[in-house]
Amino acid sequence: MTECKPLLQLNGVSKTFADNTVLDDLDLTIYDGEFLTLLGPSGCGKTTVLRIIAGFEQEDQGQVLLDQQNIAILKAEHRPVNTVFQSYALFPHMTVYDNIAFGLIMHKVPKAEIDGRVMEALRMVRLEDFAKRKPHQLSGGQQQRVAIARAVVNRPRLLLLDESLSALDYKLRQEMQVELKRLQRQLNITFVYVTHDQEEALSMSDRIVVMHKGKVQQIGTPREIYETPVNLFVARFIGEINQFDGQVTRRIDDNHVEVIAEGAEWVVQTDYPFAADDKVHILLRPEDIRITKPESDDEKIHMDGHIHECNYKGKTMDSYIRLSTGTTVIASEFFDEDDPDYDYRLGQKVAIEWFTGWEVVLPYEQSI
Ligand SMILES: Nc1ncnc2c1ncn2[C@@H]1O[C@H](COP(=O)(O)OP(=O)(O)OP(=O)(O)O)[C@@H](O)[C@H]1O
Repeated sequence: MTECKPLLQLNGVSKTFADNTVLDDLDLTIYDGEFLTLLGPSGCGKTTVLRIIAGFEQEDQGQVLLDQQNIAILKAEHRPVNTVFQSYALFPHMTVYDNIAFGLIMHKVPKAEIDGRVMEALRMVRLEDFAKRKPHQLSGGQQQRVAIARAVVNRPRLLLLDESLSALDYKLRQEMQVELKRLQRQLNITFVYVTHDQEEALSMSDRIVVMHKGKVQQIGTPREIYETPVNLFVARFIGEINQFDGQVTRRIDDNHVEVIAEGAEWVVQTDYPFAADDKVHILLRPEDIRITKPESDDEKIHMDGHIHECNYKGKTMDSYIRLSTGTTVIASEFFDEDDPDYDYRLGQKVAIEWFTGWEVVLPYEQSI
């Protein structure tokens, strides 16, 4: 992301279909040149946001501003926005070249300019040698690149991509994630990408907007979203997480509180102004937990249990530890076959530990 100038703003946007409130007073600023991802479970309203930005759907309340100007009256075809759909929607009877040229012809771009722009778009998506092919003669990934070329050739200010990689197989999807990010940087066009795949969001985005039930839950960089989720929904939606419920016994200083959880006293780090008796959730990522021998170590929080299940994941070994309190904890460690300690046996007595400060402490939520 090169600069932080707002390109598009949604201010208090709401949308209801029949009696189903799909977007609820949504605020969102999209900055010029950024790769922004809307992430959330199916039905949370991601596509509706895209459709309102593109002008295919009208908001019931709120405003959509482009360069600070309300664009409610601008029809879809007059907005500087292009959309790449999951289905690609290429014209099957036209060549790749003609598919890409189509938008330019529709926009009455001078003939002399069209060839140069189509070839430039083809080069960008590395399909120069495929100009004469029809869509059915291309792989899924190549068709996806044609769809992107067809969108970027119009030089939109904003490119909307709706689950554009979800039809591809895992390997191709990973390759295309790298390609898309490269293209976005090269073109310096603002991308708004919709997905329900958290890995995809983490690897491609400058910022992620986590949505749930028509509301924004958190906006932040992938690292912020992963390491400091603001609520249980975000914490659970992005990756795996261990959750302990506890109660504050006293505040130690501005950044630390003492908590009773799992029948033990813990000192946890938090900036949140918790007071004595507040109920809290303490969250830890599996990779922040270490499995050790059942001996205590003063620097770290330490709990005893036994290995309940082990899942070999190639790069990591994911172990499920049943604590003596009955709670199950998942720990993910890099697999090192030369290290004899990795050969945990089911039922083996172990302890888990982590450093104070690695945990996220959130206010207790009644129902989630
Ligand atoms: N034109 C419509 N008429 C009625 N309901 C609609 C319409 N468009 C969307 N919805 C409903 O709005 C809700 C949100 O849909 P939307 O497509 O925005 O979600 P999404 O987060 O993109 O989901 P997915 O990941 O499954 O595509 C869903 O319950 C959907 O059924």
